[in-house]
Amino acid sequence: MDFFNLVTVDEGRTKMLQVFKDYNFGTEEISLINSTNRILSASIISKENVPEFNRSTVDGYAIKSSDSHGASESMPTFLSLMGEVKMGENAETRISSGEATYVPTGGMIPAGADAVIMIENVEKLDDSTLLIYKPLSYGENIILKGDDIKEGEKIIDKGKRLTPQDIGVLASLGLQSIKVYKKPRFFIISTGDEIVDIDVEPALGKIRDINSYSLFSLIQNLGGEVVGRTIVQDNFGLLRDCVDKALDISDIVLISGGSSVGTRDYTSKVIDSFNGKGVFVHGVSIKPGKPTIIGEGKGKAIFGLPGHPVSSIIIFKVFVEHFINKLIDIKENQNKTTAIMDFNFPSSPGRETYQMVKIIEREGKTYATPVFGKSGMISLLSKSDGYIIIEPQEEGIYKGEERDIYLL
Ligand SMILES: Nc1nc2c(c(=O)[nH]1)N[C@H]1C(S)=C(S)[C@@H](COP(=O)(O)OP(=O)(O)OC[C@H]3O[C@@H](n4cnc5c(N)ncnc54)[C@H](O)[C@@H]3O)O[C@H]1N2
Ligand code: MOO
Repeated sequence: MDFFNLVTVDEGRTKMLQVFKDYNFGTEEISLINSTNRILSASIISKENVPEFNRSTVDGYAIKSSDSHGASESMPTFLSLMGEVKMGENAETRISSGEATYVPTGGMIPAGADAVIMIENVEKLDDSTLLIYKPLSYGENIILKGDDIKEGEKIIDKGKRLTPQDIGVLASLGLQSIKVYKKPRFFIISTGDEIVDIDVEPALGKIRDINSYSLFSLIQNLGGEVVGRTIVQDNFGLLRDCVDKALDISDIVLISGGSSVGTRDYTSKVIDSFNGKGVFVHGVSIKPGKPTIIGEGKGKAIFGLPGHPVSSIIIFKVFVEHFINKLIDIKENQNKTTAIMDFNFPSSPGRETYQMVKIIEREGKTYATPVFGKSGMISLLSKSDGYIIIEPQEEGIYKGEERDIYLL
C-alpha cells in the first residue's frame, strides 16, 4: 500500500512554480564592496569607456609602428627621443614619424603613436636618440580606449550571481552601489524527539542535529539568509506554533523530518492547518527523498524535507534551489562535468535516482566510481564528489558510458 500520491520531479517543480509564480523577493541597493555572490536585479550598461584613453601595457617607448618596420638586431632604426609621459598625467605631446616618447606601464599613449616598444628592445644612444631593434605591429602593447569596456555595452546581465571578477568590472565603472535581489529569508525547523543540538552530549537513543547545519550551509551557498533555526519535538501544537511564527518572519520555511507517514509525522498536518493551499505535493518519485512535502501556508512556501540527512540535502538541491533559481531568474550554469562510468548500476524503476560518485583520474581519463551508503549516512555525501541522475525510464548505468556528473 502506498501512502503517498507520488509525482515526478518535473511535475513537482512545475506545480511549485505555478503556485508561487507571484513570489517576489524584492530588490535593494547595496554597496559594491558587500555584493559578492549577490544576484544582480538590473543589467549593467556601461556609461563609460574603459579605459577612457589609450594606455600602454608595458614600460617602453610610444612610436608610430610604421617607423619600426624593417628594424632588426643588426639594422636598428634611429628615432628622436621626445621626452616622457608621466604616470597618471595627460600626454600632451604628439608623436610624428621618426619620434618616440617614454611611457610607463599604464601610462597614456600620446596622440600620433600606435604602438609601444619595450625598453628591452631599444637602446638609448644619448638623451635624444633611440635605437629600435624590433619591428612592431599596429596597436602592439596598447589597450585602446574602450577596448576593455565600451560605452553603451551591456556588461553584466540581470540575474547573474556576482563574482570577484564582476565586482572588479563594476569598480572600473565607478559604481559604488548596485541593485540586487534581497536575500531570500529562510527559517529552518528540525523536528524529532531524538534530535539535540550539537552543543549537547546526546544520551543513548538521541542524535545530533545534522540537517539544520547542512541546510544552513546550503542556504548560505545559495545566497539566502537564515532568520531562524530551531529544534522542535514531534508534537503537533509545538510544531504548529513554531511554523506559525516562522511564516511571519521568513519567505521560505524548511521543516526537516516528520515528512513520512508515521504516527508522529506531523509536518503535512501542520501545513494543512493554515489558511491557504496547504500541502500540494506529498511524495516524489525520487531516490532518495520520496516523502518530500511542498505546501503553502499564510502565502509562504513550506518545504517538508525528509529527515535522512542525505535526502534532506538532495531534496534541497532538487526543489529549494530550483525554486530560488527560477523565481529570481538566476542565470547560472549548473556545476557539472562528465566522466566515464566505472561500474554497472541498476536503477530504481519509476524513480529518478541520485547515485553518489567519486571522480578518479586514470591514464589521462576521468572516471566515476560509485559511493554506496544509505541516505541516513551523512558521510556518504562528503565522501562523494557529485552524483549521477538516472532518469525513471532508464534501466541503469552501463560501465563505459560517459555521463554528466553534478558536482556537490
Ligand atoms: N513506512 C514508511 N516509512 C518510511 C518511508 C516510507 O515510504 N514508508 N520512507 C522512508 C524514507 S525514504 C525517509 S527519507 C524517511 C523520512 O522520514 P521523515 O521525514 O518522517 O523523517 P524522520 O522519521 O523524522 O527521520 C528519518 C531519519 O532521519 C533522522 N533525522 C531526522 N532529522 C534529523 C536531523 N535534523 N539531523 C540528523 N538526522 C535526522 C531521524 O533520526 C531518522 O533516523 O522515512 C522513511 N520511512
Ligand atoms: O528515500 Mo528516503 O528519502 O532517504 O531514504
